[in-house]
Amino acid sequence: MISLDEALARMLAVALPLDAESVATVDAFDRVLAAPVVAAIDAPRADSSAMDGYAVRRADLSVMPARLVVVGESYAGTAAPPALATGKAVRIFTGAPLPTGADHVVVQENCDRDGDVVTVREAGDGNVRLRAGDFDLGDVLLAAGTRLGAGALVVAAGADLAEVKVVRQPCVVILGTGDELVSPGSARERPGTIPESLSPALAGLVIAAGGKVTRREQLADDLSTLTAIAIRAIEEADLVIVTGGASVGARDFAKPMFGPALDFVFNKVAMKPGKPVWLGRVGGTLVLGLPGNPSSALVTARLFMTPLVAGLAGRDAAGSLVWQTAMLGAELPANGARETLLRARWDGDLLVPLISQDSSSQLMLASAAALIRRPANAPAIGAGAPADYMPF
Ligand SMILES: Nc1nc2c(c(=O)[nH]1)N[C@H]1C(S)=C(S)[C@@H](COP(=O)(O)OP(=O)(O)OC[C@H]3O[C@@H](n4cnc5c(N)ncnc54)[C@H](O)[C@@H]3O)O[C@H]1N2
Ligand code: MOO
Repeated sequence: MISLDEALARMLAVALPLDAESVATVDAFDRVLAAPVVAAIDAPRADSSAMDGYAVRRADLSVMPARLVVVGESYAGTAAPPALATGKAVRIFTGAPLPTGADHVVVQENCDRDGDVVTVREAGDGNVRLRAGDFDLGDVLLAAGTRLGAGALVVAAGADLAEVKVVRQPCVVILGTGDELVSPGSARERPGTIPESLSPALAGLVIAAGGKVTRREQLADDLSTLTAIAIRAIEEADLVIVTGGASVGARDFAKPMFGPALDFVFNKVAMKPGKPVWLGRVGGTLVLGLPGNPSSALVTARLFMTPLVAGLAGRDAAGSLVWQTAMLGAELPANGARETLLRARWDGDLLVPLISQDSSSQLMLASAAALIRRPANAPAIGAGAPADYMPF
């Protein structure tokens, strides 16, 4: 069995951005650029006003108050008015183009208007935004690899791009295996069954990591059916997530269902919980097998699935796998031979392991906020000692 670090390194080595596609800029929120964004226009497109007021020649304000004749108007969206002669002013509004010759905008609060004449009491600031003061046509505004958060998306749209080239979102199929599993809400009427509790959460995590869930199925442990489903999943997905059936039970078919073409990236990891986790490929499709025990499934999803989806989507896969250090709020017993990830909660800024570390627990998952990392054979440590953790 390989170590957790080795398994994470192997996962990161295949968590590489998918190919590029063009999408409408309006639909590109949170996508990752596959090519730089280059400005198609200047911003601002012309010398323009930063305030509502009067465009003037600064030289005309040398003696105050200054009386100027208003010869026109300029609104945002209109063409620039004719050139401004000495002694004249143009009524202007925020974002509107300045007439040639004007180099100053007096805010209207500093002016008195009487018919065609405006009297300027105080010059104030210039209030002029120069053409291309924000960016120039042809400037590279965003590098490939940039995630289009709100700010970056404003830049792409402001650059006058109808479409942007982004990394394709991974298509993810989630397959839950187990004869005992039924949809939430129907277990109470069917003895021997339990609610299938993993796939809704896994689907949410996939979407949050930048993936697209294209199919989610709940499957009985029948190898011939599973094989047919696996073939279809491999054809349509970039990544297939299989839960359950990862162990050595007589009906554990998660690996056999993919047939002899399944090529392992790793198979089992020396960690607790989550030892049966595995990652492989069939042709160009990745397949990640998560153990069925709910706590094991979410711990391995946190460590392997989320970064893998993020990496395929062009995001920083390794960025979510950084271990941090915090002080323990309780003592920890000596650890066994498998590296252990304790589900923990915060008590102020202290980390406290949850009461149950059973890998089948569902309830504990609701309060798990961090994973404490305990190396194999680590000795007991007391409250107040530092521990490595990762947000969960
Ligand atoms: N002889 C051995 N037995 C087991 C080993 C082993 O090494 N030798 N490993 C154990 C470990 S560790 C784990 S973890 C589990 C993993 O088992 P599987 O991945 O094969 O999972 P299942 O057997 O299918 O299910 C385990 C458990 O989880 C429940 N489950 C499964 N899927 C779901 C779901 N989608 N929603 C809710 N609950 C689910 C299932 O009913 C079982 O109770 O194997 C140990 N055994
Ligand atoms: O490795 Mo398992 O997840 O402990 O029950």
